Formats: sequence, C-alpha cells, structure tokens
Amino acid sequence: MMKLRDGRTLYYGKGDVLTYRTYAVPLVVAPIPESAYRGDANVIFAHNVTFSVSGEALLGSFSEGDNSHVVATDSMKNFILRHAASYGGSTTEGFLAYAAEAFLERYPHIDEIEIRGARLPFETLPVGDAAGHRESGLVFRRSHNEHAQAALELKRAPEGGAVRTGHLCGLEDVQLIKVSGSSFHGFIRDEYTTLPDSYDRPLLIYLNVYWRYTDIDDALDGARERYVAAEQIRDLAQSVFHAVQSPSIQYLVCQIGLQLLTRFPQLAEVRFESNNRTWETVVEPDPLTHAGVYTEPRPPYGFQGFSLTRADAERGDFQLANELGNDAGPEAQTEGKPVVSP
Ligand SMILES: O=c1[nH]c(=O)c2[nH]c(=O)[nH]c2[nH]1
Repeated sequence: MMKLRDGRTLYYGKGDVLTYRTYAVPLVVAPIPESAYRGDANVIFAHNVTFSVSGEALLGSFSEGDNSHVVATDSMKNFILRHAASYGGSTTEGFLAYAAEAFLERYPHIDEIEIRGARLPFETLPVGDAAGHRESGLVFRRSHNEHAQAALELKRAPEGGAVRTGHLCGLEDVQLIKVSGSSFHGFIRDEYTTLPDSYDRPLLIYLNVYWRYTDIDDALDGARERYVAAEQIRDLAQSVFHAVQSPSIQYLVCQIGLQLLTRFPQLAEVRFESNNRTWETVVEPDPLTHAGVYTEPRPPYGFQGFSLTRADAERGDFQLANELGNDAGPEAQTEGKPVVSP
C-alpha cells in the first residue's frame, strides 16, 4: 500500500483498463519436462490492467481540492493503451514495467506506482478443411479458465529514474479434480469430529500460485530465455497432482512448490492459496468399474496458504516425493542430504 512520508496512505488510479494488443513480440521459453509449452506467438497480448500512483504532491488534491497535480485517471488509461502499442517485448511483466517507468518519467511529481495486469487468455484454435487440420492463427477462443497475472511496485529513484521495489507473478483460478489417488486420514479425532477417514477421495482443488524471481530482469525480458510462463507453472502443478498420492492438500501444495523451485532456479519464492472443494459422494464407486456419482460439496469450504523460499528448499527441511523422481532418489533421502538442488 502506497504511503506518504508521514505514514498516510494516499493513492489513486484506474482499474479495468482492458488492453488488447495484437501481434506483440513472440515469447520463447526454455522447456521443462512437465510441460509441452514452448512459448506464445502473442498474436493477442491482452490484459486487464490496474494502475495506481502516489506522491507527496498529490496531498493537496485530497486536502484542498487542488487538481493542479492530478493526472486524470482517464489520461492514465490512455497512457497505458498508448504504451501497449509501443511496447516492444513479449511478457506481461515487461509491459507493466515499461508503462510504469514511462509514466514516472513523464510525470516528475509522481513518486510511486503500483501496476497489476491480469492476462486475458485467448486460445489458439484448430481449423480444418479437406486438406486437414491446422492452427488458425486468426481465430481465437476467449478462455475463462485460469490466467496469468503480475504485479509490480516502482519508486522514483533519488538520483532519477525508477527503482523496482517489488514484484509478484501469479497463476489464478486453477481448478483441478483428481478422481482417484487422494486420501485424508490420521487427523485429530475427538468430540468435535464427524468427518470419516478417507482413503480415496475425489479431490477438487481451487488453486492460486504466486512466484517471485531472484532477478526481476528474468521476468521483464523474455529474450533472456529465463522467463517462467504461467502455462509451465500450470502444467507442472497438474503433473505433480497426477503423480503424487496426496494425504492432504497441504502436502500436495508443498510438493508442487518443491518441484517448481527445482525446475526453475531463477525463482526465489513460490506461494500457494488453495481451497478444498472435494466432491460429495452420492453413490460409492463400484469396486469393479470404479463408476461413482458425486455432487457439489456443501459450504463451508477449507483453505490452505503456504510459501516456500529457495533457502527453505535448500535446507532440506522439505523432501521431494519419490513419485517425482528427479534428485529425490531413496539414497539421497537415507543419507539425509537436501534432496532439492538449486
Ligand atoms: O486436504 C485436506 N486438508 C485438511 O486440513 C482437511 N480438513 C478437512 O476436513 N478435509 C481436509 N483435507
């Protein structure tokens, strides 16, 4: 939250700046084993941007109604849209930094900026005719599934220019169901317990994943080929969900975190917010055919929050599950060595 020198919160800005840029620079990423994702042609590079600014000079607009230092939020919207046109890179984070840094340069009385962008995903579509099937490249499908997002904080540097003071990248609104291979038992059983032990439950989770880079430049400049795409995070999370027999969502998100830090040495930290939306069983699965019937769970729902830093993973306090292979061989575990290498 942006504050003045006296500790007062002060900011204003524009939300829902819908920015549909076409034909941005294509993104190419370094592949990981858990994902077939290789990059994005960026034919549609679209974002919902939230932009807010702060500065000592703005106090008079609140205290006196003096608008002489107010950049109208309508002008902010135009500024962002114009800078979407001139942005010459391939990443959400790069676009946000470009627009915010240009704004600090253009308006010297603005001290601080927070900018967020949620990617509006458009999926490529296969089209066909007598000659066969191929990717259209012209027609796209708007997706309302999970999406990437990023938030940046910038301050005016005393010597001029901008300092990037914080960033957080994310993948929001993932919903995954695993129909078999999840359990939940061994929890405290006392006079308040009515939940039966479960040895195989249809686990539906809602998941948000967030990550920070050690060097923000890896997020801003896709050409360094150290960019971590939200699609890779998504694919890795679903691969871990597939592979791991989970005794709880708590353990599952920790395993996803360890695997992310293993795969992406450029990341400093990963964070999770998850919800438990396990389907309610109506007809138990048939032992032979596995056919069962489930319905939506009744409220309330459970949730979890967890973060892992690279230092946590390197200390070896958390062990990567054997199902994930990698560095986590049984030998490594019996020797008590950290099983996640940088
Ligand atoms: O994965 C779970 N973790 C919990 O802490 C919990 N509590 C609960 O009732 N069901 C579950 N599931």
